[in-house]
Amino acid sequence: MPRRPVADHRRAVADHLSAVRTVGRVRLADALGLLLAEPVESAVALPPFDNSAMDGFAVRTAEVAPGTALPVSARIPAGTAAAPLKPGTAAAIMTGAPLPEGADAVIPVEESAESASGVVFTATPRLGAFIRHRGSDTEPGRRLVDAGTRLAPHHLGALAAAGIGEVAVVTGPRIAVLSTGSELVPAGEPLAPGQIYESNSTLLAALVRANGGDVVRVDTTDDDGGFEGALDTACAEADLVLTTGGVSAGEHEPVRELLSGTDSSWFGAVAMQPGGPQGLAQHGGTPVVCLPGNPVSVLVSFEVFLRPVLRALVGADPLAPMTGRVDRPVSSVAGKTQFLRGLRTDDAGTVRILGGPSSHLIATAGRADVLVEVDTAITELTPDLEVPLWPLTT
Ligand SMILES: Nc1nc2c(c(=O)[nH]1)N[C@H]1C(S)=C(S)[C@@H](COP(=O)(O)OP(=O)(O)OC[C@H]3O[C@@H](n4cnc5c(N)ncnc54)[C@H](O)[C@@H]3O)O[C@H]1N2
Ligand code: MOO
Repeated sequence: MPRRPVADHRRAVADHLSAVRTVGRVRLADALGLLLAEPVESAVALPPFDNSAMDGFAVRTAEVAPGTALPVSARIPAGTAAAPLKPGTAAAIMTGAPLPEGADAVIPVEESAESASGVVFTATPRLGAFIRHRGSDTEPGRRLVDAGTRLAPHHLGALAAAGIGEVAVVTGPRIAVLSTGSELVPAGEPLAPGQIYESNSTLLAALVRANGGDVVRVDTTDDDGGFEGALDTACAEADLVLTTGGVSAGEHEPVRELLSGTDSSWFGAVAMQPGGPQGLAQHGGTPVVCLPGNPVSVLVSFEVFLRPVLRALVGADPLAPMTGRVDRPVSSVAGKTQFLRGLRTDDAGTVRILGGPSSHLIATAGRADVLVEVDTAITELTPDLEVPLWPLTT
């Protein structure tokens, strides 16, 4: 089978992930900084009732004459229901308290003098003075915040005021990371002959988190059993499962053995290095992306195929494109897009290549700050050629 071009596999991965769930409901108090997935309309009028803007007296303006006392027939604190205003009286009212029916203005306490015989006002109020009308802030059905808004404190304030307790936000898809390999040992244990420290799941989980994904499960299984059970669990818990290892041509390839040949799966070679062997499958209705086991292959595969899709799914901006030039000639393989690891040595984009092309060189990759993309047609990359750089960044 011919090798699949990198661009074709990028599209295939994007298609494979297109149905991955990225909307969830969170409590409003937890929504700060998140992207609103659906517009929110108010279910209520704000204010919900006519109320006083001042501590003072609710009156009928026609009944107010400066110097003449009106009896005080009621005292209305905020948080109570008000009875209608008795004709020929005033009602003491606090800020935010409901305006009694019949009142058409509020006179601030500073413009009054209250005694046992009633309240005398120093001025005649304007009709409607200091009344905050029902619906003057928002009406039922009016849009409060648009979908796509990155929720800031003032948005949360507006939503809380309208009694919204929960919102639909763009959430990182739940992603499970599953590494395979009988040689793998967790950090902290001594290495027996033939064993190496497991690093892919740490690398991949960090890449997922750095790009807005929610890592819900990290697991490692050996090559000779356990993978299917672990995959079942991962697929039940996650919206997307990423596996590493077990996809090439050896005698212990649990990922390929279980998933290739299943409905809509694709396993094959992409024309790139590192990251040649790749697989895409569905298991229990959950998409699975199968990356090769070599750690630098995992890094490159994520950067090239998954980072752009994941960022788009969670509404994050794509990384800004960069270019640069190598500081000395370096050879590349014809027919494969090569991703070398490099370190920028100046602001002009000059890059020193670190280590060789091999995909086991993860310690060397840890000192790099870019991947250097070398096109399939280039066999000798020289400093005069400007090439794409892929930043290795959070
Ligand atoms: N006959 C062939 N052999 C290989 C081919 C091929 O086409 N024909 N492809 C090579 C390439 S390229 C790659 S990449 C690897 C991919 O193989 P697998 O995906 O099956 O990965 P493994 O064999 O399980 O592991 C490869 C390598 O990576 C190390 N590894 C695996 N998992 C981890 C981990 N979680 N943490 C750290 N290191 C890990 C593993 O020890 C191996 O050294 O196949 C080539 N072979
Ligand atoms: O293509 Mo493999 O992923 O080089 O090491």
